Amino acid sequence: MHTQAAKHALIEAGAWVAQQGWVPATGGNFSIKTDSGFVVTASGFDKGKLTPEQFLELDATGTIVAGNGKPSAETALHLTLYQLCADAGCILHTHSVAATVLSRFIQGEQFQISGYEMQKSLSGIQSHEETLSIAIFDNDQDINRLARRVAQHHQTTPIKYGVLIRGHGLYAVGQTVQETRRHIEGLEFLFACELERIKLEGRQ
Ligand SMILES: CSCCC(=O)C(=O)COP(=O)(O)O
Ligand SMILES: [Zn+2]
Repeated sequence: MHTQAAKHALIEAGAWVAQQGWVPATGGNFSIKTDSGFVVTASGFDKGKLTPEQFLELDATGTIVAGNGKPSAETALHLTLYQLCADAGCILHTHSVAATVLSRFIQGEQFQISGYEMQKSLSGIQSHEETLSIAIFDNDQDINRLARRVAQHHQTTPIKYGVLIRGHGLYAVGQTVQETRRHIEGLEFLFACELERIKLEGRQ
């Protein structure tokens, strides 16, 4: 995708994500792959009210080639996910209450669910009987170290749809901005269902 079109698609995605309440208080960051690398949000801005000046352009190695200010503090995770997932074209990172709470409540390293029709909102899932797994990584203020753990995990269990960072949020991945938005919306629906179920049943 061309750089200017990528910025506009991310501005629109940011407004939508903010409307859902999934990027409070400057949380979250977004990127889209371009012909020469990727475009990522600058650090510290309200992701629901982005302007074209609040993006940086990086090459495929993560070197800044255009733009002002600091790239997202979590740029290394975007870069690593693009390097790992050849099909990834857009990454949207959100801080929803459901993703934050559920990733803390689940003690294991995977969020696993089955039985929900809405699993089919994720590309490639054909039935509610399939098991959907999203890896959960412990949060780390050292983003390079966190990115290395994600890369290591991907060697044995390829990442599909995204990853959860415990007590932090969701990194959703898709081939296009439309697909990534659908993955976020589908996953958030499933997170909300699981939280409700846990509250009712009182167990995992
Ligand atoms: C206030 S949110 C803490 C940082 C964070 O997790 C995030 O997603 C936003 O960081 P950025 O540098 O991309 O603005
Ligand atoms: Zn974050």
